[in-house]
Amino acid sequence: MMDKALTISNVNKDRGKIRVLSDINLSLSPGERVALLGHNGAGKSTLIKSILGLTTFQSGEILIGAAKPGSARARAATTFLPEAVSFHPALTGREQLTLFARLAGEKADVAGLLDRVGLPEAMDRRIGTYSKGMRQRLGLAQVLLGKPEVALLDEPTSGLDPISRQDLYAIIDELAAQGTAVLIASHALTEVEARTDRIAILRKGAKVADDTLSNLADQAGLPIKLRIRAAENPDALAAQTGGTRINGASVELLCSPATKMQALRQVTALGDAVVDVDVTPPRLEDLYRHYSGEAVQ
Ligand SMILES: Nc1ncnc2c1ncn2[C@@H]1O[C@H](COP(=O)(O)OP(=O)(O)OP(=O)(O)O)[C@@H](O)[C@H]1O
Repeated sequence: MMDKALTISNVNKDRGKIRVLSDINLSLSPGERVALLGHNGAGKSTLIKSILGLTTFQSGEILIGAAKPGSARARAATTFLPEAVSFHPALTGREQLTLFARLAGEKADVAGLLDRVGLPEAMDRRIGTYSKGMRQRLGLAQVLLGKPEVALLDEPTSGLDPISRQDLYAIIDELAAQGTAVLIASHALTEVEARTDRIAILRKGAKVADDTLSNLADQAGLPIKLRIRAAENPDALAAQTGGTRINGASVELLCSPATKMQALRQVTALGDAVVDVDVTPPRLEDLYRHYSGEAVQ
């Protein structure tokens, strides 16, 4: 058995005179959930298309297990959910999924899958009558057909309501638990922060980060924020602690992981002058700003 479900090695791709993927290395183990982040135009979709064999690249290698992109073996092992899924509007959800299952040579429990993605009542309605979120759910049912080794999801939660987003990540967790490697291209930082194992960031076609959230935070050396609420006088508290008053009641102090406990002791020593304290480690949004080197769009 291959130990990597997906291996991308030194991939370069040019579009005309522009290098849109530059020496990309990225690998996913079975069951790993990896977020692929980057500004508009950073190269996320191009990388996904390269993995799918829908576009060629100048140099480097991509392997799905041991198979080349676009080969019958790679196509059987890979599933893809595009950002804007489109289906035949005249078919019902059940008919469309049955058709996909036949094409894939799968004996699938179509009704069970549609139930799983929250379309039990709509499965016998024409897809033309579905909302965007319902079409996205149907796309997910397609992703769940068979047992893909690699799932590529491009902005999977766009157009979904908050509960549907939770459902989607629960399904992604199930896919990962059955051994599927899941690559999720997304701009939804808060979601992927909580629901992926590793974060890869592209910037202008180059990979600028690829690690767990906590390792990226350590490497970036970004400060931890202590937000303390004053009992009465936030200005006095700011002067005493060297912090910055951020609203009518609270003061913010910055510290490093190494000085966090010392800072907390300093706050505790202030006694009744402080009524509350929140400790906030760097969030993915802060790390994203740091690694992508530009303001978040
Ligand atoms: N069909 C195309 N022809 C020419 N250039 C293209 C084409 N598709 C993408 N590009 C260029 O390739 C670069 C990478 O685009 P890509 O769509 O991969 O970015 P992305 O990270 O997926 O962006 P977004 O977040 O907006 O979806 C951009 O400079 C884009 O203009």
